[in-house]
Amino acid sequence: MSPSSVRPESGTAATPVDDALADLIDLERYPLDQPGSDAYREAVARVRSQLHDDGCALLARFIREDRLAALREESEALSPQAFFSDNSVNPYVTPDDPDLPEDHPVRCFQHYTNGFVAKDLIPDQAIVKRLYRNATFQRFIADCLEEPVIHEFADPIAGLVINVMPEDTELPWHFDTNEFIVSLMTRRPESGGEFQYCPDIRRPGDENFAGVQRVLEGDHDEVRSLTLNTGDLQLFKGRYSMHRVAAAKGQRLCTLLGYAKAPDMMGSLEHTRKIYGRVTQQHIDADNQRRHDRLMG
Ligand SMILES: O=C(O)CCC(=O)C(=O)O
Ligand SMILES: [Fe+2]
Repeated sequence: MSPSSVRPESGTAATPVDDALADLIDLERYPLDQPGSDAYREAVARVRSQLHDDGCALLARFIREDRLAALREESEALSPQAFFSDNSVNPYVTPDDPDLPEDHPVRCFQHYTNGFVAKDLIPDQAIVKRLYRNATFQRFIADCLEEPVIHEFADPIAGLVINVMPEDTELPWHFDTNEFIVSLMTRRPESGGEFQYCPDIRRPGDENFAGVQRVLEGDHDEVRSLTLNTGDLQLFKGRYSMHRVAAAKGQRLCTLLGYAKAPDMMGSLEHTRKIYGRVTQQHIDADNQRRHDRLMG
């Protein structure tokens, strides 16, 4: 992907970046404030090419070094509000289907024990919420994803959550409901906790159950691994690339910033109940809406 393919709207004059963003992001490395510049186009092109090749892009040292302690402490302070699951899920977070053979991926239920701090529990003034809602940040992410625009979730619980993984918790192989996710490591564990993923193991209209089954059975030939440091940002196509978090020493806190192509994104009833322990009337109302990509979950 050549830098010149960044959409022309981004190539207009530089827009002023609010102080909060300049104070937080390493703008030398990632010039979000200079959308017309070569440096901006190059930063976007690097992310795009990683996403094309790998379904995953790493923006190392995205957060300024002098803000890392505040970022980590904020997540640590919010982490006791996580809802912890001790449950079983298949990779699609769907119910069992007894009509399928026992070794089918839909019937592969794995233990998970991580927790999430939900969006409505993260204060408006929190660093991660200000970043999530920032228009300049959103435009940069949209450019990286080659989307004309991205939207915050309509979901009152999901969309911006902190994944809380005390030592010895598990987040097993799964696909995400949303097509892509932006992750910000807010506390790197002492060791381990790598992000493991299978790039584009399924596609719209093609579940590739055989390939998924091979990975679930322990064949890691197609599995890649990424270690994030505190303050690193990651863009990831989680609806197509099955992924999990490896066991860690020490607490791992990763903030997940979910955006959607449409403004009405809501998590499913089943998923929301399992992961966050509660649903709202908005979730019940949205339950009739179905996706059309012929993929589960
Ligand atoms: O914490 C992470 O790096 C990823 C978490 C994840 O995959 C999820 O919550 O769906
Ligand atoms: Fe995920």
